[in-house]
Formats: sequence, structure tokens, C-alpha cells
Amino acid sequence: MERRVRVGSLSLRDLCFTYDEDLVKGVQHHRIAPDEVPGEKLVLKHLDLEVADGEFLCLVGHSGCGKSTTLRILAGLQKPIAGTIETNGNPIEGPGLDRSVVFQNYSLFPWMTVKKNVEFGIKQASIELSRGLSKGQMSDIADEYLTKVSMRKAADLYPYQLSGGMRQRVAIARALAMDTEVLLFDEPFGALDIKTRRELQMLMEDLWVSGRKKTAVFVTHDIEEALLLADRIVFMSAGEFRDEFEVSAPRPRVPEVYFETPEYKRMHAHLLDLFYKAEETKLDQADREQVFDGGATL
Ligand SMILES: Nc1ncnc2c1ncn2[C@@H]1O[C@H](COP(=O)(O)OP(=O)(O)OP(=O)(O)O)[C@@H](O)[C@H]1O
Repeated sequence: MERRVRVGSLSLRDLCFTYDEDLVKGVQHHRIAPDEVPGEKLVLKHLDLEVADGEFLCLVGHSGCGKSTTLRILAGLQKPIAGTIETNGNPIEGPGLDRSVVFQNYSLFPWMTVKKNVEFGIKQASIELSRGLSKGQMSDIADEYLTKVSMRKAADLYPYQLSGGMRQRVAIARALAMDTEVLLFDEPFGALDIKTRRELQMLMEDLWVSGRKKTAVFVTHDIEEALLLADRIVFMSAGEFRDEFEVSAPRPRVPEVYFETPEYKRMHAHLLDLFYKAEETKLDQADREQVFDGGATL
């Protein structure tokens, strides 16, 4: 059957990953078949996921469950040992300018001004995607996106002169200005104080509502943040996708109003429950491992 391929769509099929270098080499040199890798060595276990064109997907779960690893694989920064990963039906084999990434830290080049940072992203994407933009056009696009994130006045400053929140504003401006079909966010607001975090969440929501919808995968362990931003939430635990649901609340989502709705409260309770259950499973698992290691008695 012919598969319908959508621009900007992402697809993971039966994806497995391990950080164990011996196993990686074993699989690469065909000494070990991917399905012979012991389950406990797999950081990602047979993941299947389709992200539709223009969908904002939040990946949530406990620390260490494999969210960032999944995102790095989508970014092409790490290679799975088994499975396929595609964007627009094309295999992802490494980093590419069809996807822009915003990390928690270190997203900006310290030796470039704010505006140069944004222009650099636009230029790279323009070359890669053969857009043929002139210098003047790139400058205008950079100004437009810096204005959107309220950083136009800081255009000539260097990253070291900015607060964490300002740096993330610039990183978001650059990612959006590159106009890639896919945006990947790894806890971009994780290091910010609560007030700045909420400001940037609202900014993201606003940009999403007002702009052309791009495909986004946004990693977070913050339930409120996920429910505020997502079209769909996928809950991850111990390297597996355990649950998913649509967040169909209308946009824009005004926190003070949205957080009081029965629908929000129901989804929040459901996610909390998933977190608690995953935590219990983790503790049970740790107990069992201790027993087998002789470290504890029944
Ligand atoms: N470079 C690495 N080498 C070896 N193990 C790693 C490496 N990076 C992550 N891991 C392990 O892989 C598992 C998944 O880590 P990952 O960072 O993907 O989780 P996460 O859900 O993003 O966690 P967090 O929310 O804390 O960032 C964890 O057990 C982690 O310790």
C-alpha cells in the first residue's frame, strides 16, 4: 500500500537504541542481531511514533526515561541500532537543516552577536534548502523574528551579555526564522525561573497560534508546560511510549482560565497518575534488582 507522506511529518518505526558501545559495535559488525540485544541494555525499546505535519507533540516522562535520547536521534545526532526514522518519508541519517533544534543550554554561538546568530541560522538553511536569499532579505527576516520575541533592541549584544531567558528567546527566534518544517525542543525552558519560564511558554503558544504551523517535538517533564503547549502528549517510561492522548483545548490557552477547566484538571490528574505509576514500577524494579544482586532480603 502506498504511504501518504506529509511535508514535515516525522515517523519512528521499531526504533531501538543503546549507549553500550560493545553492543553497538556488535550490531554494526553483524556479530549481534538487533533483537538479540538484552532488553535491559536498551535505552529506547522498539519505539513507534508518527507526528503529523504541523502537529505540536510533547514528550513527557521521568528523568532518565529516554526523552532526550529520542530527540537527539530525531535531530540526527545519535544513531539507532535498529528501526527506521524518517522525515517527509526520507530517512534521517544525520543532522540536517530540514530540522532546527533548541536545547536547554549552549544553543547560541558565543562569538556572534544576537542578530548574527539568527542570520547565521537563516543563511545555513537558505543554502541547504536552495532558497537563494539576499543579505538584505536575511537581515529583514532576522529583525522580524527578533521583534517577535522582543529582542530587537538586543540585536548587537553578545550571548554572554544576556540572561538565560533572553538567550532562549534568541534561540527560539533563530529556530523559527530558519523556517524549517520540523522543530525539535529539548527542555528549552528547563533552566529558567518560574516567571521567565511562563513568559516563554506564553510566547511559544502565541507564535504557534499566529504563525504557520510547523511540526514540533517538545521534550519536557513539566506537566503544566506540556498541557499548555501540546496538540498531543506522549508519556514515556523506561525507554517505552506508555500512553498518549490529544489535548484538544482551544487556543490560545490562557493559563488562569485554562487551568481551571474540568478538561485540564482531568488531563493533569491522568498525567500525574502516569508519573506515579511509572515511579512505583521503577522502585519495584530497583527492589528486584537489589534482591537478585544479593543487596537486600525479602
Ligand atoms: N551519553 C550517555 N552515555 C551513557 N548513558 C547515557 C548517556 N546519555 C544518557 N544516558 C542514559 O540513558 C538513559 C536515558 O537518558 P535521557 O537523557 O535520554 O533521558 P531523559 O528522559 O531525557 O532524562 P532527563 O529528563 O533527565 O534529561 C538514562 O538512563 C541515562 O542515564
